[in-house]
Amino acid sequence: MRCVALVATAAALSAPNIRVAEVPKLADRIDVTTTPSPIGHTEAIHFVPSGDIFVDDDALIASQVTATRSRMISEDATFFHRAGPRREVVFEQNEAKACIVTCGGVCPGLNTVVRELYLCLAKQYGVNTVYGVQNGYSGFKNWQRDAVKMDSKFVYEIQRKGGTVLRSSRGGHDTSKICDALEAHEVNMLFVIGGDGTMKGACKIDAEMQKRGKKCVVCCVPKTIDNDVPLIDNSFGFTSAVEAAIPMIEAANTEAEACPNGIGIVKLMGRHSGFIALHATLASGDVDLCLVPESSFEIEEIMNHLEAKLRENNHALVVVAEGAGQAQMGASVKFDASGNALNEDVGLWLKSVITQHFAADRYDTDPDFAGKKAKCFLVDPTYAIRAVPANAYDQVYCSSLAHAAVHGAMAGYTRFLVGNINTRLAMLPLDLVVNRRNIVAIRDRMWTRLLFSTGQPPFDAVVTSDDECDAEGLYRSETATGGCTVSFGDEY
Ligand SMILES: Nc1ncnc2c1ncn2[C@@H]1O[C@H](COP(=O)(O)OP(=O)(O)OP(=O)(O)O)[C@@H](O)[C@H]1O
Ligand SMILES: O=P(O)(O)OC[C@H]1O[C@](O)(CO)[C@@H](O)[C@@H]1O
Ligand SMILES: [Mg+2]
Repeated sequence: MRCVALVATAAALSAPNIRVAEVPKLADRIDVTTTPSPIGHTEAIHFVPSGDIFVDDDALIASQVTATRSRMISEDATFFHRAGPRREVVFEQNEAKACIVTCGGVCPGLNTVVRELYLCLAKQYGVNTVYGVQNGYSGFKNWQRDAVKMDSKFVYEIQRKGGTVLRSSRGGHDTSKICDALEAHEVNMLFVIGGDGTMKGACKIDAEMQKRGKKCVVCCVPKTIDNDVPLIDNSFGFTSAVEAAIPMIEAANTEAEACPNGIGIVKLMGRHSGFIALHATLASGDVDLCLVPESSFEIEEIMNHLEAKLRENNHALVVVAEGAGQAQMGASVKFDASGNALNEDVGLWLKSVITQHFAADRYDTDPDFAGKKAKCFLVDPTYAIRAVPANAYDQVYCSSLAHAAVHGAMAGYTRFLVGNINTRLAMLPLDLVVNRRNIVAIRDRMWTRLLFSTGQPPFDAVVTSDDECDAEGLYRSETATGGCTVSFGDEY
């Protein structure tokens, strides 16, 4: 199994049973010489650290932090490389040439990551050449037009803006052309900021640069408001998107409250995973029904629940993730330029079935409904929740992620992504994450709290934590959710 091949038993380490998710290093592929890190030693460096800020190569973070007296952490855990500056780096100051690209849909914090990558490269390591390639992977096809040499002015105050100053795109990945451009401009550090598709593309670039025998590292800062990147605590932009969803929920609730038997419906992004809907529902506390792609549901049960809420409160509030209800709608599968499945509009569909249901004759004679027809108010903010600037939490997280990526790149790590594992910054092998997706666990304690909050019936899970589990006990194998593997995080 893929996971087993990647997670080497660390025989060289003193504890015989620990599994380390090894991140490849350039030194494993080609001859590289190391040099002391310039941090704290170079005139170009503004920052002079006090004490030892360096992290040893054998510093690890455990995937598990819970244990019992009879079963200790190392028996269940996979260990990840701890991110941070290394004492030795593999790029001389004048040799290093970096390139940054943003791909896929936008996400709060993209500009912060771009800015912090630049600042760490230029100010901490004295890297003089940092290119920004505009328009996603497609930009590599037209370097003269799309590549910009970044400087302090370019990144000035960009963290305050939503979107990406480098612009982004879907589709258009051509590994060979991208590598030709990197080679032609002597780029030896590529930083890609993007989601699952972007990371698959990054793996191909890394493989091609290795095949060409090039000294080039490929590092990813994973991006998605959907929070479906497996293993890491959360992806940047997620909490900002949840926060932006709250006023939308309040608006729908206000409309619903202001008329007899009003039903507010809020459709939130979440192509395959319902984390935004789940967290926004819990954060709001006003929601009566939350539907996510991971949960099945029966229309009849939904209507019974909404009817009870209307009788009780005169209004009801629904939050639905865009990927929910696709099976019930009989949606046909279409794809975008990057091969992502496009969802049918579950918001419009729900509005129509709920309106139809409460238009039935029997409600005309019902004392709770007579003369007070139910009315639906659909709020579909679409891009409004992801086009916002990063919130305070994401600003800080983005900064940490960007610096972790640069430190790893300077030390010669490649084919990796950065993320928090149990609140500590880690480097993870890309191969452990691509083709996997994190999903909402419908039977965990968090979902249980949602059930108490909304009072909705406990529908079955589409994919459950009892489904196939691989030898590591950590990941699920192929599922019906778009051919991707899913992983269930620790309950919290
Ligand atoms: N299997 C793949 N191999 C190589 N490149 C890919 C692959 N899948 C997607 N890409 C490329 O990655 C880029 C981004 O992909 P995509 O549009 O799916 O966004 P993403 O990174 O998955 O983010 P989002 O979460 O917004 O979907 C596109 O340029 C696309 O061509
Ligand atoms: O309209 P676009 O740009 O394809 O993006 C839509 C998708 O982006 C996502 O937020 C993922 O980033 C999905 O939830 C959503 O389906
Ligand atoms: Mg994608």
